[in-house]
Amino acid sequence: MVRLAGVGPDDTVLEIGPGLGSMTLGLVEAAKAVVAVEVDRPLAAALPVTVAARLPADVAERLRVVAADGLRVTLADLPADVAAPGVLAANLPYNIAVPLLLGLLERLPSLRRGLVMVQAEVADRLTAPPGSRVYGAPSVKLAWYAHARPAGAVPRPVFWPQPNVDSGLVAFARRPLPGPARLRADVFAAIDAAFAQRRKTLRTALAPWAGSPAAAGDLARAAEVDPGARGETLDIAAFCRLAAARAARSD
Ligand SMILES: C[S@+](CC[C@H](N)C(=O)[O-])C[C@H]1O[C@@H](n2cnc3c(N)ncnc32)[C@H](O)[C@@H]1O
Repeated sequence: MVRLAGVGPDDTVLEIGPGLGSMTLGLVEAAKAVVAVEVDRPLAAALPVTVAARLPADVAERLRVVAADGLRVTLADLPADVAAPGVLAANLPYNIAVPLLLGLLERLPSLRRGLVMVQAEVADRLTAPPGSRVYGAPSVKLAWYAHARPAGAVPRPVFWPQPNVDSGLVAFARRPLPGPARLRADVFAAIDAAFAQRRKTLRTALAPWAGSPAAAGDLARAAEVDPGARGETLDIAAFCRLAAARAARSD
């Protein structure tokens, strides 16, 4: 995974949930610096000891461990003596993988690219294109921040003990925002509304967000979107146009 992430000697890498450090060791060997954020304090305390025992001192010193919750961590929590991380490389805690990834992209603008391992179904969802059966709120919200692509399947037998789910890798590269940053919350609210009733037309599904079915229809037309279409056919640019139309209406 370290090789696949393309981590090199110029990179400061963020690892969330290093656990016992199996991946951290490879990252520390390859990167300029590794910032490992671990919520479990005993694991966080043990990690520098593990790394110091296995790697030469001049390599081990590239590691910084932060005992914190990856769901909340901000730049202010990270060590100031290494560059802000530009690469995320992590086997994400599976139950919180989507909010973790989206939250990190929102709070840490220094992250330019990354490779994360998640449950296979989540990898499919995060990288699905519009119109796909598994395209949903995670796919289109991730598209707000980044281009994402599937980067490989990781079947359960490669792990010991064997988990009861398959895993998948998702590679991402940050892209210019598809709309004004101030509209992000409203774009995401439109996405949540559209996918809360994914089989309904936008006129119906967006009604709670727009105020009424008629208002949803008007906003869709102003955004050059068919009010009779379903949210699952819209890309991130279309959701941005919807939020911009709503903002223009309230101005
Ligand atoms: C599935 S991850 C993988 C562990 C390790 N990176 C590996 O590949 O074997 C589990 C790790 O994430 C940590 N973790 C869980 N939730 C976290 C959070 N919100 N922030 C940071 N670490 C978290 C757990 O304590 C555990 O060490």
